[in-house]
Amino acid sequence: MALIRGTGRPFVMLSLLGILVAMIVATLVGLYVVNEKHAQFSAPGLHTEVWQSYQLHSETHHLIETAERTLAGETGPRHLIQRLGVMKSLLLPLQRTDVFSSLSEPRPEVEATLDTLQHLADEWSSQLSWQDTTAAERVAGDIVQRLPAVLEDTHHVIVAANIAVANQVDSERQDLKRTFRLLAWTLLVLGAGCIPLMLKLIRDHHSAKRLTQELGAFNQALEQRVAERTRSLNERKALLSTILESSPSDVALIGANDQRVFYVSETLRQHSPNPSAFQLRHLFVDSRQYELFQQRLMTQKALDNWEAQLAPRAPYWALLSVRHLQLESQPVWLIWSLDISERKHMERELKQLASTDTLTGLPNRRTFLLRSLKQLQRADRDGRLCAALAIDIDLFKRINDEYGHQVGDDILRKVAQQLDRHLSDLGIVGRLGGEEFAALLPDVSADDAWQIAETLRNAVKAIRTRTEHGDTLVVTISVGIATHHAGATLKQLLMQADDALYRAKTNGRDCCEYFGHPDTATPTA
Ligand SMILES: Nc1nc2c(ncn2[C@@H]2O[C@H](COP(=O)(O)OP(=O)(O)OP(=O)(O)O)[C@@H](O)[C@H]2O)c(=O)[nH]1
Repeated sequence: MALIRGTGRPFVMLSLLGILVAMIVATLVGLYVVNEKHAQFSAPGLHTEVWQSYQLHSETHHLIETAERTLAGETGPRHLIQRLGVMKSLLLPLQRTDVFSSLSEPRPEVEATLDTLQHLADEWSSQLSWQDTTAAERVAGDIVQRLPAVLEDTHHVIVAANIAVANQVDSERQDLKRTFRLLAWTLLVLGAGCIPLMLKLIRDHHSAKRLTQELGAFNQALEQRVAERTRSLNERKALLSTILESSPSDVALIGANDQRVFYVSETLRQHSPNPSAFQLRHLFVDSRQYELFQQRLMTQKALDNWEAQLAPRAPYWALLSVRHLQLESQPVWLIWSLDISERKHMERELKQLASTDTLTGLPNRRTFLLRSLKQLQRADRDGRLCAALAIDIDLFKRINDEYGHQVGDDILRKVAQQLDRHLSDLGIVGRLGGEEFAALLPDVSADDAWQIAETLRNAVKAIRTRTEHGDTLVVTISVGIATHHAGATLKQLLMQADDALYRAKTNGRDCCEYFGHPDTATPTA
């Protein structure tokens, strides 16, 4: 609005300037005219025609007197010549002046009188000489005779000069009046022209003032709004900080390229080796894992549930999720980090529980079979030997029946310890269920397997278990041995070992049997 109203302002200012210049010019012209007129009016000889005409009249009279005195012999030609000279000098300006043109109607008698006087003066002057008294008397007589008649006419010259000068002065006064009137009108018109422009300027000034006030009020309102917004933003910022700080997830907002840190949770910062100069790279325990993490972020827009070990000083497992954002026109990573150490621990425990036999601590049936399967595949691939042992505690039911399950459990643990001690380093050993155990031994030949089984059998037999009644129990085991042949399955291998175990049981227990040699059950190494 202010801009629209302000568009006429330069025009108004230019107009005012133009008028001002015109007024100055008009004033200067007026001053010039006044100065010129003043110079004209104060010029020497101005309007002296009246005086000259009086002088002419007076000189004419003097000339007559001088002529009379010459005739009376009181003076000579010298005085006549002087008087005629004076007359001629008075005649000349009166003849040359144009003052008589100012008369309202022509007065030819004036010009005629002046011409007559000029003619007579010239005539008389030509007849006179300084020493010629006779000529002087003759001229004096002529003057006395002819000049008095002209003397009367010089009165007309005086009257005409008076009227003419009065007319001329009046005309000049009128001229000056017209000039001043013109100047006054010019200044008046210019001054009048200024009025609407001044009014417009005053209006504009008032509008500008009002607009300035409105603008001031608007500014104030704006500042108030900005202050409110700032306060609200600060409150939101504080709220956001509280939310972030109390969130179960740690948060970091980091520049994707220059690694500039925009925000980082206090907890996460404290986990960094150098909290005052936080760097994501240093938060990772394994730098290679960080490189991998970064590569994934470069190629993916988002990353979810990335498990990483953080905080080199006190490592813990964290679940990282990342989103790509734009902040200050720069790509940034918004990273959430959730501490999953407890979950990891529980997972490990669950895994342990799921894979281990709780009573003996040995791998359970499922784990044993899984591991054995992999082992057998490796042996098949590499063409290596592999032996399987099926191990069973002899007459275990009787122990349970006679001494109770607790004693039975105790014996199971002790037997398992021996199995672990003698077989774990050689291969895989596990409890298949009840009092049945099995082992898969890679790179073990049939003879070696036999020796191992025998050693184990003796070790178990050496176990002494005291009952609450003070009895000492001795348990024995029977072992079935089978060796792997390329192409055979784990199931087949274990069945073969089981067959051998069955034979050991039927052969009286507390012994080892080898599958495939029913007649020579005990191989001679
Ligand atoms: N204490 C205890 N006994 C178990 C457990 N699992 C199985 N048993 C017992 O183990 C016994 C196995 O008995 P049988 O299969 O008849 O075998 P055995 O008595 O050892 O006889 P042979 O194998 O022929 O020497 C059963 O009485 C089961 O109740 C266990 O975890 N703890």
